Amino acid sequence: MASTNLISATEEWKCLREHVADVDKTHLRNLLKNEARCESMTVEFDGIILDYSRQRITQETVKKLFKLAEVAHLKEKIDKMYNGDHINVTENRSVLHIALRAARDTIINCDGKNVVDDVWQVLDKIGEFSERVRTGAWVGATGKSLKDVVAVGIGGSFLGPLFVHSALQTDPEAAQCANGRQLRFLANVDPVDVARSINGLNPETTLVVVVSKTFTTAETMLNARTLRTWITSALGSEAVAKHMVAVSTNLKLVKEFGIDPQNAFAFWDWVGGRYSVCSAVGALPLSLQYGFPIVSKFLEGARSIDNHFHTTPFEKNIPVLLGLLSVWNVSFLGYPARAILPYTQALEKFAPHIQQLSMESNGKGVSIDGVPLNFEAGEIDFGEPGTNGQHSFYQLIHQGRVIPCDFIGIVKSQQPIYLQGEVVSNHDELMSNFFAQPDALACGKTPEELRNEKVSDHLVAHKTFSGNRPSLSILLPSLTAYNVGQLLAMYEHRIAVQGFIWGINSFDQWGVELGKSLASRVRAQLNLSRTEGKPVEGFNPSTTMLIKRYLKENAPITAGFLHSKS
Ligand SMILES: O=P(O)(O)OC[C@H]1O[C@](O)(CO)[C@@H](O)[C@@H]1O
Repeated sequence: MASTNLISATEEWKCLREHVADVDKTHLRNLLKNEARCESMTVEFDGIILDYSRQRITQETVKKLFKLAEVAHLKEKIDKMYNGDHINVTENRSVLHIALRAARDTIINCDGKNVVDDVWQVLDKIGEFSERVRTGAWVGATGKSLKDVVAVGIGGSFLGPLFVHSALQTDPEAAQCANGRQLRFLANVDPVDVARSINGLNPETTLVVVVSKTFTTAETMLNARTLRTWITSALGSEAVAKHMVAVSTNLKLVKEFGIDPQNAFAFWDWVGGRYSVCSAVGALPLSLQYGFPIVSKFLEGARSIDNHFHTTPFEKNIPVLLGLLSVWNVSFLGYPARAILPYTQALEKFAPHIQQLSMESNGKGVSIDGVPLNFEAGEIDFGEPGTNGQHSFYQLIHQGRVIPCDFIGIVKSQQPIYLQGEVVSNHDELMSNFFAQPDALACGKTPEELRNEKVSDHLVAHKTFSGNRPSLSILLPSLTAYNVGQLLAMYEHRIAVQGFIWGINSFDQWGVELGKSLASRVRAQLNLSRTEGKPVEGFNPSTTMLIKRYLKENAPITAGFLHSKS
């Protein structure tokens, strides 16, 4: 297929390319003086405010981006997603994570079947099971209640639930519901992560939730076998029935692993791993920790954004605006990265989740038709909560590389503190930075200003800030389970919008598979070398040298506290 089918071949794309020269003549310092412009670049929905006036855009840019959306058939693509069309064409699947949080009476058909019924069947099962565990009606092999949960999973079967869990840990309502319970995650196949995840836990009071869409992921399965051994060596093999449950689309493999299918929580191939936090992948561990009513609120928040995204005109549609602005920054202004900067520690795991969501979705080199892209798609996502980031990598953002930033602030802190005699409350102190940093980036500091401030001549160049560095600000009213759901859905849809405009498939991940198959070859080699003394062969000289060195120096295979394997 010819590259003329690419979005970059359209007049609308070319027009935006030419428009960059107009924008280059502007400076955010001046653009921000225009009240009408600022007002037109603020959107409010369901308590959330998006202010994108600090993007390097004019009102003309926004119009041109809407034209690009039109020629990219954005509206039709969104509708196809909501209608259950097989928009993940390389895997021939629907993309229906919106069905995971649909209201019980909604009808969303996938291949002629209303999937919302299936969704609620599993949600009801989660509600019932988690209630039994939480109330002590479900007990472990020795009759004790299970107050601790270790969720074993990696990638999408880990990062989303971890983000939501860490966001809710300090929410007063959720924290009260979690009283006395612990939720931990085991993702890395590193035995160090195993040791950390079970440190201080008693198998008698621990429930292990194995979370894997495929139930074949090497890291997860080895970790699941490791924790199964931890449980059975302490409590006997019968204990698996009481101490291990699973979340998967592959119920056959769950059974073969030894987990009772009654204790398996299903989801479906129309849920992508990185979009699965609202399925049993997140709903089960979170419900065990916080109770199902909190999970319901989280799903409701996501649903509110799902409806907004589906029905709101683009001018006021937050995920659409966010997606279009990202396309502008990446493809036209040439900024390869995006910093995610939440001004609350509760969102410390948000950027890691978005890293997978965005980079696995949009890190693609061909269009949905298999045509090599002649432009860059995707971006590098990273971030840290403010103000920790400020004391770390912000220097580069202020005076080094230009990195568009997402500032995420919360109006009402989950844990307000005010010390008598202080100028402001602790949250106001934090939020002072949230409001100040975007202006520092946008406006910078000129040599004239510095001279007026009597800065000595030899320091003027060092203290000059060019400014004109784009950011956007998102203000959430609070950070309850509902708001966490809103934030999640906002970013999920933004990333889909980017992919829809770029004309790529944001829902497959073929790149990840190559690393997996190479690791299998190394695994076989390590086994043969350790058990039969076979020489290392079939690798390039560098890898051969490293493996040989590793085999020579590493501890013997029998080291460690667990020996059994099945
Ligand atoms: O849930 P599974 O099947 O164990 O897969 C885990 C993760 O592996 C990937 O396939 C690749 O990292 C992700 O997309 C997925 O979330």
